[in-house]
Amino acid sequence: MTKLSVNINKIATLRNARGGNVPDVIQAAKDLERFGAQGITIHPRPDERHIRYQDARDLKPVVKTELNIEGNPIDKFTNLVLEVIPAQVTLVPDGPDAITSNAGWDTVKHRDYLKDVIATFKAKGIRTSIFVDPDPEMVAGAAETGTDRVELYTESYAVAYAKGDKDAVLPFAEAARIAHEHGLGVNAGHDLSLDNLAYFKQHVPHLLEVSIGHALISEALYLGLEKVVNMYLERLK
Ligand SMILES: CC(=O)[C@@H](O)[C@H](O)COP(=O)(O)O
Ligand SMILES: NCC(=O)COP(=O)(O)O
Repeated sequence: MTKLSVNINKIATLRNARGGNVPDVIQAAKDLERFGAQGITIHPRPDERHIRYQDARDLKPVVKTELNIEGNPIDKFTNLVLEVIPAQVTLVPDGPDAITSNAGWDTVKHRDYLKDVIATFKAKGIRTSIFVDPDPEMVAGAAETGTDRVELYTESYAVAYAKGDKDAVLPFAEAARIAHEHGLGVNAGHDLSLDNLAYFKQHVPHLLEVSIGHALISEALYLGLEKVVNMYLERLK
């Protein structure tokens, strides 16, 4: 079974636009679980432009499925994760000024660093995952760090699929097989959507979890607009 973990960063982006608490990120997490989400993902960044560090603290007692915290393990992030103790931490090598995650780890170059970070989190009982491109060397390198899982960085698949290049899924299928052979669990995420998810799931084996935010929240807006406009019109009668 592949679990759906909903990334709620974009709900926080909307909240932060007005400085108040609408939409309520914590209530949204509770409701997403009620609607069937099997996990809640957040990716706090140092500038806290969407999810804030305090959101992570507030979500911990509320999330009843699995809380997954993603980010670059700078000291501030590592301390937060060790305080909150989520079910899973996903290490992503994004720079402080990155608009969004834009690369997987070089698990060969950063093997010793990742080993230390992974050991720190695992000592606290937190499941670990490393964000990697679908590159056999990077997946094999991840296995050397002691991580429990890898998260395959799916942007290249999403971009190619939108242009009709379905073969773009093949490196992901191979990377998942290699990860499984090395005893690693397989997660995936970034730009997965209603359009491209089913094909990915059909062709990539051993997929334990997908984390989806940007497209899911955008689709929810579009799919909800008609209903809400009509509710407003009702009130104006
Ligand atoms: C690792 C990854 O791909 C996601 O965590 C993504 O970066 C979400 O963050 P944004 O919502 O800021 O793009
Ligand atoms: N790990 C990927 C994630 O949490 C969501 O990425 P996206 O769907 O917002 O691109």
